[in-house]
Amino acid sequence: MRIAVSSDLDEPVARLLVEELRARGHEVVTHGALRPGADTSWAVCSERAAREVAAGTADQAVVCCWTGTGASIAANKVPGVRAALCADARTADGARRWNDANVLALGLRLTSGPVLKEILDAWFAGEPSEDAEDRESMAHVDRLDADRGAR
Ligand SMILES: O=C(CO)[C@H](O)[C@H](O)COP(=O)(O)O
Repeated sequence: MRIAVSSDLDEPVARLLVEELRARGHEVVTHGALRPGADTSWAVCSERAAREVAAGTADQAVVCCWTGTGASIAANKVPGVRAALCADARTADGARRWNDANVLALGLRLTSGPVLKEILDAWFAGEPSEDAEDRESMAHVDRLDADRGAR
């Protein structure tokens, strides 16, 4: 997949994220502090990565900032983007399964290297659920997007 990655901070875990995505065979497009000379404001670089998903120039995005909150807020302003702030693998699995999340938001402060890998494992293994019990959750996702003209 082609993954847009943004971070306002040039932190070791953000660099590990890029390495890890490449090692998993993804094409990575960087924004913010991960791209020399780019705007490093968390609002700007997160939105730029999210816009790639909305425009279809990236399949998914991972947006990072120190807390993860600003990055997720900025990404979620983009119509068609469903960004989920995940601090653990179970949450990442649920975000894909029940929310059809297309942008993963991470807080650099609390995400260790091992936890990052667990989150990525769950995120990329997860698919929007087809289970009857989960359909209600997916219907809410459709309604959210439809209300914003994104579906
Ligand atoms: O977590 C964040 C936003 O949610 C930022 O990474 C944190 O606030 C640092 O930003 P700045 O360097 O602009 O002060």
